[in-house]
Amino acid sequence: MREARLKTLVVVGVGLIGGSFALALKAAGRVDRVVGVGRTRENLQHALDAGLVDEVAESLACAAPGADVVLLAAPVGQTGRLMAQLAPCLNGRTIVTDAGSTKQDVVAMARTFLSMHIARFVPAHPIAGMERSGAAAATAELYRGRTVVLTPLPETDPAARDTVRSLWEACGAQVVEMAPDHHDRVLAAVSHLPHLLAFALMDLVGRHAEAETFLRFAGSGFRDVTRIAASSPEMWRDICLANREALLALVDAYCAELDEVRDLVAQGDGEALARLFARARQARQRLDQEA
Ligand SMILES: NC(=O)c1ccc[n+]([C@@H]2O[C@H](COP(=O)([O-])OP(=O)(O)OC[C@H]3O[C@@H](n4cnc5c(N)ncnc54)[C@H](O)[C@@H]3O)[C@@H](O)[C@H]2O)c1
Ligand SMILES: O=C(O)C(=O)C[C@]1(C(=O)O)C=C[C@@H](O)C=C1
Repeated sequence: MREARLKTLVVVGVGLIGGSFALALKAAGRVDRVVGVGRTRENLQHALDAGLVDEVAESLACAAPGADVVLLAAPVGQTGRLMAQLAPCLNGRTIVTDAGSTKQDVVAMARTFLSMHIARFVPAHPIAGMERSGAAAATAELYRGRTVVLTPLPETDPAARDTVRSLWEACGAQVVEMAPDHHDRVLAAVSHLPHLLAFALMDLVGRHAEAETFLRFAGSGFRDVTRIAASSPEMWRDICLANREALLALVDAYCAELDEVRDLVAQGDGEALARLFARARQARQRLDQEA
């Protein structure tokens, strides 16, 4: 496959994900010029100062006509609005892609707002990130060794798909393909549910009458399970609502599991509790082996 090289990349939402994509492609020598489009002047100024972008455009309408590739990297709740702005500005050769954490909603928006351009829309999701957000958090190394999922559509132009694949590979990622509904079911279990649980646990402890004392004594265990509760509330609101069907099924399953564990503790059934913990530990060890 030919290595993709871009004259102009437009990044819409120059935060952790969009900024890191721009930095990684610049470091790999795959892009000549990056144009940023954003919501706040302060973040865009930071992106300029840090060299994530070479220019800032006032609007998508100003930036899009010269783009080889447009990356949508704003929270998924913005996708429809951004695609509607983008659609009239696209020429026949621009590839549009995204980095959203959910895929069925993004694909549905693309079918609605980019219908004339659907063959050159390549849905994507890097399984890489952290709890920090904004341009200041971006790094060229974020995607190295990580997985990026593409969820191409039956109509997707193979050349557009290969270009997007080649760009993520240049960032150091391994690219796999999945169907959008499969992607959303899998990510609900290993990303969306854990974030919801971390936010809920942190809220529970943070609102407790003895919160100050609790937090004073929080050790690394508590820090490990709540690190992701420091993530962007806007981004996670959008993800939870976009993938609510798969997420709610897992929340129900988790509540049932918690009830089971609760009963074992209440009954003082140490043997069954140890069996459950051992099964969980084995599954966790498998995760490390697969990494
Ligand atoms: N953070 C992660 O771990 C992670 C991982 C993979 C994918 N994602 C996805 O990537 C996307 C971006 O996440 P992020 O972590 O970079 O968030 P971020 O908050 O760091 O960056 C998002 C940027 O988008 C801008 N923005 C918001 N609305 C906009 C609009 N209407 N027009 C232009 N800019 C707008 C914000 O000002 C912000 O600078 C989200 O869709 C998220 O679901 C995030
Ligand atoms: O490491 C983190 O902080 C992340 O939350 C990254 C993480 C995840 O693994 O759940 C978050 C959202 C994504 O869409 C992909 C990656």
